[in-house]
Amino acid sequence: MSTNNDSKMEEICKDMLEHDDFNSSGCGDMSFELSGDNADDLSPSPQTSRKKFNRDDSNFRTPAPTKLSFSPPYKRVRALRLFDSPLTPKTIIQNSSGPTTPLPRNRLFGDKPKAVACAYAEKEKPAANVNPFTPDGQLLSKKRSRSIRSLESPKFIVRPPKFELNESDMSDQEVEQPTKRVALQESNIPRYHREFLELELIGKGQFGSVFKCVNRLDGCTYAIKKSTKPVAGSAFEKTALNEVYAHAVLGKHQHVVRYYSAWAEDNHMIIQNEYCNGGSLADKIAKEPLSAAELRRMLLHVAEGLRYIHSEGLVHLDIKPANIFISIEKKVNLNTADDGFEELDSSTGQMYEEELTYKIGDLGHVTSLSNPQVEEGDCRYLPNEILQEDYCHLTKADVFAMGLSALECAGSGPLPKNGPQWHAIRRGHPPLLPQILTKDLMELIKSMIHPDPIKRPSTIQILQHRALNPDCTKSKADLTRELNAEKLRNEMLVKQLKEAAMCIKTIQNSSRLIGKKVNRSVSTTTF
Ligand SMILES: Nc1ncnc2c1ncn2[C@@H]1O[C@H](COP(=O)(O)OP(=O)(O)OP(=O)(O)O)[C@@H](O)[C@H]1O
Ligand SMILES: [Mg+2]
Repeated sequence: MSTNNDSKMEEICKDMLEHDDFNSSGCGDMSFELSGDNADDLSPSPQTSRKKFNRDDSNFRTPAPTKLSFSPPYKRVRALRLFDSPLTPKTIIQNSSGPTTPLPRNRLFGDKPKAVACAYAEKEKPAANVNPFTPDGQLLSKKRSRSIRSLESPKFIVRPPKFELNESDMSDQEVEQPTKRVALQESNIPRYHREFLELELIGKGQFGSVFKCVNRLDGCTYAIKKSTKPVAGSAFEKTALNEVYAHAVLGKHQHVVRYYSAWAEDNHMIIQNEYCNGGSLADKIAKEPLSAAELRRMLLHVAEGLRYIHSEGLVHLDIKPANIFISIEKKVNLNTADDGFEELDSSTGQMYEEELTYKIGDLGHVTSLSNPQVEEGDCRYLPNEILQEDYCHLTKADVFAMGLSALECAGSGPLPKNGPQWHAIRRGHPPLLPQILTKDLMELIKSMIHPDPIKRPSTIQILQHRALNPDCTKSKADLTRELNAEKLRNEMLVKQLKEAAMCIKTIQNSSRLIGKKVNRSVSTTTF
């Protein structure tokens, strides 16, 4: 069966090579990396995951044999992306009929057609990666994995031994990172000690160590994450780059840790991020659980951050208190009513309030919804469906992890990594809490860890939930109290404004009196 199909494939490929359109397509035609006008004709296949395709087989549309012989074949070949993969019709035939001479490859230019690579080299323009999380990158990754899958589909029987892929021609990296153009090893830059003054180690994770550093030039503090192991050229290179790609795309939201730059140094990956001065949520709850009010704030902020990530077509897949960071800002409190939350700043003598902002960090597991490459996050926060490799509702996996994080923040204690308790939680039985949360809040959190992902709320539904909108549930007395406080604050500001105006007037009058004795021209401006 395989031999039959192999010879069929040879025939098709020979037919393609002999065809005028194909042979005469110049190098210009070969630079089609991002153009995919014809790709959809052939193999629109379901979303992929690196582990398993958990999709209905009926969704797999492989080309019908009759379609294989339509003319001209160039269009079809282009749709297969055979030009930019090592499996061109030519190499397939060469591989099948004897020893081959591998095409010269240049890592910096990745898998660009040779002519295009030469054009780049002539202009001395180094190649750049295509971020797989940008719209263009998502399209490219999706189409590349489609064409690779279509090559692997039984219709084409591109299988060993006859069409065996040469390891150097078709590495895992190329299959999984079609957007990668620059090898980390070739972009090592010694920046860390030149540009930053290392202050202290602020955290350590599986991937790397995070240092608090001051930039020598701008004087600002940053969190710099260095991979523990050298990643360039290793299996971890993809993970390291993934985090950089995700940060670069998601780095502009108030509830996602901001990204500044990334580089490779000593073959280690280094990422310069916003420094969150309140540390991680895990460190905070290790001291004491969050109050109900603080829990609400945390849920609002993290749901905002997740809503943004999901709206960009991405999922985090490693939400947990250790990956949520806190930024603390001191805000001067003009409200005179002492509710016990303010503190006195001894240097300024002013009352201030601390405002906490929760931010989602550690984007190492981020993947796109359109072409998911799922690397499971921490098993304590993992929903059952991900363990079963069902990736149909990935955004709800983030919601589940957020629900369990909320329970941990409310004082549930450490969550189980496995065993009967692990399963009980995934059957919808949350762990016991030392504090009583309002019915609404508990209902919301329970819905977030519902065993059925479809029944879990979306981030928008979470944000609109009455438990997180205390304004809707405030009593008339609460609202009157708040109104009076605002009135008082307003009166104080009006008084301060009047005093300032008086002060300016007095200064102007006294300078006019002094100026009378001096014989010089005076220009005045009226506002
Ligand atoms: N931007 C930041 N501001 C403040 N602290 C940070 C920041 N980034 C990381 N940290 C600290 O460093 C720890 C490890 O960081 P991070 O989670 O990014 O590393 P990791 O190696 O990817 O972790 P993991 O084991 O989850 O894969 C965090 O839990 C936190 O305490
Ligand atoms: Mg982490």
